[in-house]
Order: sequence, then C-alpha cells, then structure tokens
Amino acid sequence: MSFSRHVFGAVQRRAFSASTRSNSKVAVLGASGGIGQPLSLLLKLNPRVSELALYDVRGGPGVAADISHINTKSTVKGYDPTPSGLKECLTGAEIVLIPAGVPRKPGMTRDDLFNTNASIVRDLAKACADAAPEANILIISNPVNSTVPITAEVFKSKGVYNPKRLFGVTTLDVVRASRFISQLKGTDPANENITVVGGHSGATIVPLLSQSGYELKGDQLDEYIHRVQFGGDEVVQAKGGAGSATLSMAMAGARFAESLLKAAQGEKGVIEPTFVDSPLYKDQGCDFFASNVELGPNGVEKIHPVGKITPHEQKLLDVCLKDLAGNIKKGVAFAKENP
Ligand SMILES: NC(=O)C1=CN([C@@H]2O[C@H](COP(=O)(O)OP(=O)(O)OC[C@H]3O[C@@H](n4cnc5c(N)ncnc54)[C@H](O)[C@@H]3O)[C@@H](O)[C@H]2O)C=CC1
Ligand SMILES: O=C([O-])CC(=O)C(=O)O
Repeated sequence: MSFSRHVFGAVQRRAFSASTRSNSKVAVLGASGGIGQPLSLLLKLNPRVSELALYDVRGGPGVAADISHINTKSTVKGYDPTPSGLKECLTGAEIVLIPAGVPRKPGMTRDDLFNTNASIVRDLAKACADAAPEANILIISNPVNSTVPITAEVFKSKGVYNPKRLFGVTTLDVVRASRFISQLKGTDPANENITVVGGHSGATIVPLLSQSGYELKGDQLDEYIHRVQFGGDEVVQAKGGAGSATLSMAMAGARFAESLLKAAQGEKGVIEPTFVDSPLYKDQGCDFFASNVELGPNGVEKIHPVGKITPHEQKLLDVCLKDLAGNIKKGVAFAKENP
C-alpha cells in the first residue's frame, strides 16, 4: 500500500499497528518551516519511524512539543541552534531531510535562491558529515540541481562521501506529473506513475509520458509538459508572495523517506525517482541526474537508465542536460571556493 494511502487510512482508523520494524531515527533540518512542519507531522504518523529529531534556527522545540502529543509510538525531540543542538539532533540518524532555506516569491527562479540557500545547505551538510556521515541525506532546499552537488563536495572534503546515500528529492515532480495526467484522462491519480527525469527546475524537469502508454498531441502535450515543468510556479503565483509549495512537498518528502525506510527494512523492488550521483550523463557534464532509482539497505541499489523515449522527449532531454550541467558546475564551484 502506498504511504499516502497508508497515512490517511491510518488516521481515520486510528490504526497504527503496522507490523513493521521500527527503530529508525529521522531528523528534519528546517523543521518549523512551511515544509518542515507538515513533513514532521507525516513522519510522526509513520510507524516505521521510532525517533523524530526536529531542528530549526527558530522554533524546533515548539513544533516538537506540539507533534509529540500525537498518539503514535515514536519519540519526538526539538533542537535549538546551540553548539550541541544540531550535533545531538543528527547523531544516530538513519535519514536526514533538509528543507531549510528560503522559498521563492513570484518572479524568481529557483536559481535566484542560490545566494541564500547555498551557504545554509553547505553548513548543514558539514554538520551532517561530522555527526551522521552514514545517514541518508535528502536535500529538499532549492535549487536542488546545485544544493545536491554542494552537499557532495562538503562530504568529499571531509572524506566521508558515499554517493549511494545522497538524494535530491524530486518526488514532487512525479507526484504532479501523475496528478496532472489523471486530470486529463479521468483516471485515479494514485494508480499513475509518470516517469520524470533530469533535474528539479523548469526545463531540467523532463516528463516521459510516452513510457506510460499515454499519448497527448500538439498543444495538449505542450501544455502538459509545461505544467509539469512549471508546476512549482503555479503554486508560487497562487500564494502571491507567501512562499512556494509546502503541503504537497511535505507529502512527497514523506513518501520518499517512507520508501527509503521500506528498502532499509528489507523490502525489495522499491523504486523512486531521485536526483543522485549518476553515471548516465557524466560525459555531458552532468555528474548528477534524476531517474528512477531502486533503493536498498545501502541507499542507492540500482540507477535505471532513461530508457526508450520519443524524438520530442530527446529534444527536451538535450535542453535539460545543458541547463543541468551549468547548475551542477555552479554548485561545485561554490563549495570549492567557499569551503
Ligand atoms: N525539492 C522540492 O521539490 C521543493 C523544494 N522546496 C524548497 O524547500 C525550501 C524550504 O521551503 P519552505 O519550507 O517553504 O520555506 P520556509 O521559509 O517556510 O521554511 C524554511 C525553514 O528553514 C529554516 N532555516 C533557515 N536557515 C536554517 C538553518 N541554517 N538551519 C536550520 N533551519 C534553517 C527557517 O527558520 C524556516 O523555518 C526552499 O528552498 C524551497 O524552495 C520547496 C518545494 C519543493
Ligand atoms: O517552485 C518552487 O520554488 C518550489 C519547488 O521546488 C516546487 O514546488 O517544485
């Protein structure tokens, strides 16, 4: 059963008696933000999580106190930015989710967040490398195309980089692509799983509709692709300056964490799209690329290639690779020049 179905079914039935092994500590850095709060809530509802560690530069303990009253078994602790707070939060974590940083306002691209978020992610990555070098690190903070390479560079500089344990969270792109096609085709979105590859911004987001067996033509295809690539902008516009997607992102982040926990706890064939250190397009300057990835107890188990695509999708991919190479290069350069 999918995590979202599990969670919402579980809430209704007060049924948190899943027979899953549950000894996993999960940390959220940026836990009192727009994403951090609902993400922490969903993690508290997940019976696979035994310990929830919530850190933020402000408000971590308050969010933790609130969530800790929910009658599920996991323990919850909040941490302030004291010298030992972040270290304690991270120590022993199996998964660290990072939604810390500023969101977009209308008129901005994700890359416009680079100047603020690059150093936030770099500093949190340093703390992770020191206190939780073997954890799965899930980067949500934008621009993901650059913040993931920054994190890799930090881990490399500390001699603890494991490419199988670093993930850019691109789940929301697949969630959107699946929802949007279901709206056009009148199907149940929970049964849709559209492959989306590339990166996580504008033209670097490449939905591969042809692989789902659906066919859209002309303007309808163009509009569908545009909606998937710029779904984030739709939310930014609608919120009118109050931020970007938070609730759908929390669901997507919780789904990805659930998949990693399932795989760590022995379930086979768990596949999620994610932006990882990937061999697929290294020869085109893209050391990182999002495609379907099979997860296992060691993190990345198998990176699936893009597979058979149409000439139109190949053109989208060509544009993606060019933009993506620049985003990755920018992240790597930042980390090297600003250690
Ligand atoms: N990967 C994806 O698909 C998506 C990524 N995002 C990104 O997620 C990030 C967070 O978005 P929101 O939650 O809406 O923003 P927000 O502003 O509501 O929350 C961010 C939180 O991070 C905290 N924070 C800032 N610096 C910190 C630090 N050094 N250590 C710990 N916490 C720190 C803030 O205090 C705040 O509570 C943004 O960069 C946004 O662009 C948003 C949606 C989807
Ligand atoms: O659009 C944004 O800035 C936030 C984001 O990454 C998304 O919603 O996909």
